Amino acid sequence: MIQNNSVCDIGFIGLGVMGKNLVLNLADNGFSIAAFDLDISKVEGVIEQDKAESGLSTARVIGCTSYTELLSRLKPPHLIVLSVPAGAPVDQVCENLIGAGIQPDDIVIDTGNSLWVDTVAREKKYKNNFILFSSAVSGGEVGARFGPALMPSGSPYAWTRIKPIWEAIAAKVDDATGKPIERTKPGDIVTEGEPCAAYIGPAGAGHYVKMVHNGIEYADMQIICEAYQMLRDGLALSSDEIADIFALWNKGPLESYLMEISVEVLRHRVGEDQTPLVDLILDKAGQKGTGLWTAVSSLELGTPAPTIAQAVYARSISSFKDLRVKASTILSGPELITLDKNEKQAFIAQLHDAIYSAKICAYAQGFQLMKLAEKEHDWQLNFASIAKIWRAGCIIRAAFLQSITEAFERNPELDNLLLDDFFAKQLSKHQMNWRKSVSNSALMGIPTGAISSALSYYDSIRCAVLPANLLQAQRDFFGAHTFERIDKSTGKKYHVNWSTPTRDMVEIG
Ligand SMILES: NC(=O)C1=CN([C@@H]2O[C@H](COP(=O)(O)OP(=O)(O)OC[C@H]3O[C@@H](n4cnc5c(N)ncnc54)[C@H](OP(=O)(O)O)[C@@H]3O)[C@@H](O)[C@H]2O)C=CC1
Ligand SMILES: O=C(CO)[C@H](O)[C@H](O)COP(=O)(O)O
Repeated sequence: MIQNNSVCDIGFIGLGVMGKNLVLNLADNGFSIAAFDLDISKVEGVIEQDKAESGLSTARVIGCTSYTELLSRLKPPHLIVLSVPAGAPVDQVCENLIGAGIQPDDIVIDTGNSLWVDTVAREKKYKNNFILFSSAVSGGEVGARFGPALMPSGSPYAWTRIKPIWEAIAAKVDDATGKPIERTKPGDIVTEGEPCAAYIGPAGAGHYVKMVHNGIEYADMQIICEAYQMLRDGLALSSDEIADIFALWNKGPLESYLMEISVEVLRHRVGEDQTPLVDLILDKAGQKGTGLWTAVSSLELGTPAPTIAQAVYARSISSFKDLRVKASTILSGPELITLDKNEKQAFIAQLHDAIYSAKICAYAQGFQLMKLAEKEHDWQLNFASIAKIWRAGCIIRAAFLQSITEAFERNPELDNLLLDDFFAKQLSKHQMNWRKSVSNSALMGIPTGAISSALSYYDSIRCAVLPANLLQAQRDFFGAHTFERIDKSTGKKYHVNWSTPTRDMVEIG
């Protein structure tokens, strides 16, 4: 129990959705906290909640009203955790800590969704003032409270100090089965199992991996939303009927946190007439940027992540509500198709296989992107370990991540998840239903950008000869961009003098 003049283990800045819950999680695990927020009512709120949950008369959290007070409440060298919005707020807090006298051997952990290049720059910028360490967090407010997935990166020295704390508060899994060890009550702690917290690499690597996690999260959510629209608009099912189908799917290979919460959302009713809430929510999606950053990074590195990019586009197109409403009165679609009972059952079974297959492709894209980034930035990422820490705590947690863990344990150098024997067989088994489901959506005029793009991705990856031969010839025709030939040595470049009548070919260089 903390007395008012005691020193604390950890300083915590930013007591919003994530911060408040991380503080309570740290307190449950025996760490004393000095907490600060710009809004004093948030500091008072966390102290009250802590007292109420712990049943102790004195809070395990001390409230601070300034950065100077926060530093004075900590054991040196100070350990300070930030949970503030990405971008300028992180630098504002860092500058305020410098003003308050932070020391070069103090450690500041940024747990927000910072852009990974900002983290790399900040580690350098503040190196004479303090050690900037980053640890992306996933799990939303419940994860933060009862066990998030943590993606730490930066100074190995700082990690030795942070590791026991992170391993205590992280979600835990049974390593053999990959099943989460549930913790849902304040005061409960889990000491057994494998913690979902593993050192990722140098500064920036952890935030990069979290960014890709969020890109996959966007794709996974969009795939589920497309299935919802197929069932709502294609089969005219109610929210409860769709919830029943999702609940059934959640017992098989599609078992995941996102599927589970979708069932809960679809069943939730409000108001006197008990309308399903989902029917009252405006269909305009928000986004804070991490999915977009993932898509941009895939374009910059030249590695395809079309399902992730489609998920970002789907959010963008949803935001054009007025345009869509107008277009719906101008642009025609196909006639309504009515299915009989058996056809409906087949439609649902095909959709199940389509979303499972699309999901595999989205994860394959995300992991391949991380592999390319690893090479580009000279990191040493452990993909089995990344899959392991995503098995619990985080938003994309799913039974399926155990299979991904096993794939990378079988072959740590796997170029693409689709080439793993287990996943190749899964796709081979489900592909015909996937194809039928994509054609159902096209014939019914229901947009399934993520599910369809994943099928194109699959077909492109397994296509030994793509039409890029014609594309290369087009480029050479208008811009003398040259091409290679399959009947000549690799690396030799050729150009045709397209504008001359003889169209003679020359070897370049
Ligand atoms: N919500 C989620 O599900 C997840 C969020 N994240 C990331 O975690 C971080 C925190 O998110 P979340 O808790 O949702 O955000 P909130 O907006 O709920 O909380 C942010 C907190 O930071 C404080 N803050 C804002 N600007 C400053 C500043 N310049 N100086 C000091 N404090 C400041 C806010 O103070 P004030 O009281 O004045 O508003 C607020 O208490 C973000 O980077 C987010 O992207 C990561 C994983 C999941
Ligand atoms: O990091 C997260 C979960 O992992 C956050 O919830 C994030 O805000 C989600 O992104 P967006 O707001 O763009 O949907």
